[in-house]
Amino acid sequence: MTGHRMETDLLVIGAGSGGLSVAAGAAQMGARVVLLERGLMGGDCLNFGCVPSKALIAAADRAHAPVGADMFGVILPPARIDWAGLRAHIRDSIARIEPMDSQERFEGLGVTVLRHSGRFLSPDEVQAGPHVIRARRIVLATGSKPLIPPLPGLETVPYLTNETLWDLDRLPEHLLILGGGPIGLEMAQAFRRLGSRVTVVEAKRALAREDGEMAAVVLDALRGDGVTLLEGQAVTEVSAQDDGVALRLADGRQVAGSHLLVATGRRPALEGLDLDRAGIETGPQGIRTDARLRSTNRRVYAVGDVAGQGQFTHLAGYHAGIVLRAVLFGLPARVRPDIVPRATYTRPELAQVGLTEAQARLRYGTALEVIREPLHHNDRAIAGRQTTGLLKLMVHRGRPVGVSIAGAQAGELIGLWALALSARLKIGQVAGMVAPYPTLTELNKRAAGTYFAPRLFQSRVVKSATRLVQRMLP
Ligand SMILES: Cc1cc2nc3c(=O)[nH]c(=O)nc-3n(C[C@H](O)[C@H](O)[C@H](O)COP(=O)(O)OP(=O)(O)OC[C@H]3O[C@@H](n4cnc5c(N)ncnc54)[C@H](O)[C@@H]3O)c2cc1C
Ligand SMILES: NC(=O)c1ccc[n+]([C@@H]2O[C@H](COP(=O)([O-])OP(=O)(O)OC[C@H]3O[C@@H](n4cnc5c(N)ncnc54)[C@H](O)[C@@H]3O)[C@@H](O)[C@H]2O)c1
Repeated sequence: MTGHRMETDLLVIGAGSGGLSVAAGAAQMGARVVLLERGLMGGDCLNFGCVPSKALIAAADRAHAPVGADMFGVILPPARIDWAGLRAHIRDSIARIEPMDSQERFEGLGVTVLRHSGRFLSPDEVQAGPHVIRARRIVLATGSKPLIPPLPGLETVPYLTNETLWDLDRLPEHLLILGGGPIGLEMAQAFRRLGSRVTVVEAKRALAREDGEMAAVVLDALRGDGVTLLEGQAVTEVSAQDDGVALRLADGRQVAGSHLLVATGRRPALEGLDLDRAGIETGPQGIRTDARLRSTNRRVYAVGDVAGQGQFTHLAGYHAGIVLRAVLFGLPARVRPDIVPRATYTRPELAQVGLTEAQARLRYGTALEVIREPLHHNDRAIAGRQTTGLLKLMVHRGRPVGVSIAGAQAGELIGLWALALSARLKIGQVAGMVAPYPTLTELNKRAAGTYFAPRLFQSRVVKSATRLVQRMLP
């Protein structure tokens, strides 16, 4: 397409999880949409994030299958890794999802897709390559990038990030990982299970955002797998070593490995946007927005990682729905952060929606009730020898205000509670659900039932009422 001035209803900058959802929704509802993407269609999740990481974890599950198989009376030979085959599996997983995010599909939906970087010229005009686009509304969906800490020597060694990890030409002998957040720990366990030695160096506390008791379940499992986890360890220097990398720690120790993965958090992708020309303010987390995701320029919205409220594909999708209501119909929808779940796909998994126990105690004090349901009471978990972990349910006045789950399939189990919180269901409605037997989801029902147990079984009123009715029945 030759360069020219364009007018559109909606301009979306960034074709990742957030931008694609906005563009698809708006185009299908009849708006004129222009979508800019300077890199790969599908953004981080498809190409460098969720999809390759979950494909790698799935391969690691296979590699780990022989461990403990004897407890089922099955003896399996130790796994051998065909690295080229594993990489092909990762590429294939991406390739099978790619068509949904492709330029062709979006053009088929009526979206004008331009493979250029966007840069503001004025509050409602954006330059994209040779094009100048004036839009009634603009959505920033530019995502985030790896945050590289300013460690002495780091720039002198060949380190990996989530953008380069998938190009490794061999399984690392000893993978050093900087950062014990979701990226660091998911990758730590997966590479360990594939056969690498793995050392994680975390400056503070691993999985610090999570309930400490729940995080401990996961961290114990990682240590059990043989991951070396060094917490509260600042790195003072990074240096190259024959055939690898060495980290000097604040206590003087040195840890050496064959490869280094930097997973120390994210920064919003704002470079080159010239936001000041459009009156769009930013903070350390990203674009400053109100609860409707509107920036300080009322025509411009932000969704996904760049909005600075968390970094999840489903959050970007949720944001997209809110912004679509605003830009297409002028409806004032607001973000409800309390209904957005998160899950970390270690084995066991760790999932959360709403408040953690500490947050709920702070908000509700003695009016809070906390129900704890260990997985070892669940028949399906027992039969599958997956009894490690627990569910914690935080209840205020008969309604769930937060749920934490550490255990097998926690990411699946949290779905019910995400619905309960978003629909403001009462615990009684979850307790009234009939769950198929034997399933892990019975854990959800049982937790809700446990909330009622003392009210039903230890209540003198209930006992008296039962006796009275029994006397009156024929
Ligand atoms: C290793 C890893 C694993 C993850 N696993 C999960 C997971 O299991 N579950 C989960 O929910 N989330 C996961 N995430 C997070 C998830 O990938 C992000 O939250 C999600 O991709 C955010 O979507 P987005 O649309 O905001 O940004 P992105 O997907 O990053 O898309 C932004 C797009 O904007 C483009 N862009 C940037 N600037 C410009 C510009 N000026 N002009 C034009 N285009 C531009 C970029 O090229 C990019 O394609 C993971 C992330 C990583 C790194
Ligand atoms: N399953 C999922 O949904 C999933 C998976 C992976 C990533 N993500 C998203 O991506 C985001 C980024 O993940 P992340 O793990 O990179 O970031 P993070 O911010 O969650 O964790 C980074 C960790 O690195 C530590 N750190 C920072 N500087 C350090 C240093 N110099 N030395 C040692 N440790 C240091 C921090 O203390 C922190 O614990 C997550 O917050 C999450 O939202 C989601």
